[in-house]
Amino acid sequence: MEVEGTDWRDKPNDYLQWWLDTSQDTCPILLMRRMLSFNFAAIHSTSHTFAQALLKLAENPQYVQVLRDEVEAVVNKHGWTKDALSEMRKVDSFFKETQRFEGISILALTRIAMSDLTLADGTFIPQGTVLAFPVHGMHHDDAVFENPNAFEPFRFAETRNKESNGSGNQMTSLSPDVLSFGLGTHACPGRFFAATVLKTMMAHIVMSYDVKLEDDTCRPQTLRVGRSIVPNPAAKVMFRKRVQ
Ligand code: HEM
Repeated sequence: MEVEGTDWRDKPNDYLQWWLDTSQDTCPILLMRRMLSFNFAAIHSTSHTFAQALLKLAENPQYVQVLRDEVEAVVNKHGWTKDALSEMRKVDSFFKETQRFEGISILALTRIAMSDLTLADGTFIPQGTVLAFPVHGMHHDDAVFENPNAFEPFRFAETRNKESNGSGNQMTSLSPDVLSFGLGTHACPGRFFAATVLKTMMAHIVMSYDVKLEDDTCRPQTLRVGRSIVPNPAAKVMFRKRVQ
């Protein structure tokens, strides 16, 4: 940038370049820390969510054709476009339900009380207290979800079909009931990108392959590592090129 100024041919359009363009402080150590924390937020979250959804699909191969029918219909209408992805309500719901059923963490919305706080019910929270929401438990609360311990991949699509604008229950919508992407000011800013990547990958897979668990085995149990929920790395999914 010292040589080329603010614009040049083949200038990268990426996160590092945004920082270089907008930040006063271009110290390499600071930039490296920002890149690493951003990578940490973006990569395992997306890959774990995809692995969980793929395992759910392999465990329930009867849903492959349902998803394929939807993808085929919207891609015939819109091509492989953003509009097509927006209309993939079942694919979207499949991920939202995967996140509800087996998210990436048992806790979320970790916050520190910046000052003493008394809640409406009288609970006193001293300054400096670390707080978090037990999202996994909340996502399995039968006061909020019907049949919460069943994986019902199209439950959010069905709810959306009953809504007037159909947007309240899409994967990227935030609500106190589904906290997979957090809530409030610090809710995940990468969720739209993540949803686009995840839905595109799933759409490609169902259009190209049949999937099932290895030799009809049971899926190895999901792991708990501290507060994290981790897809079991021993799980294997078999792919067979789709017969047209
Ligand atoms: C399925 C994938 C993802 C999941 C489940 C996820 C989940 C979350 C959650 C739960 C939070 C905390 C929200 C809160 O405390 O209220 C968060 C924050 C964040 N996520 Fe994501 N995330 C995903 C993908 C991504 C991607 C792809 C990016 C970047 C491209 C990203 C960037 C961030 C950043 C920068 C924050 C911090 C926001 C802040 O503190 O203001 N995430 N994410």
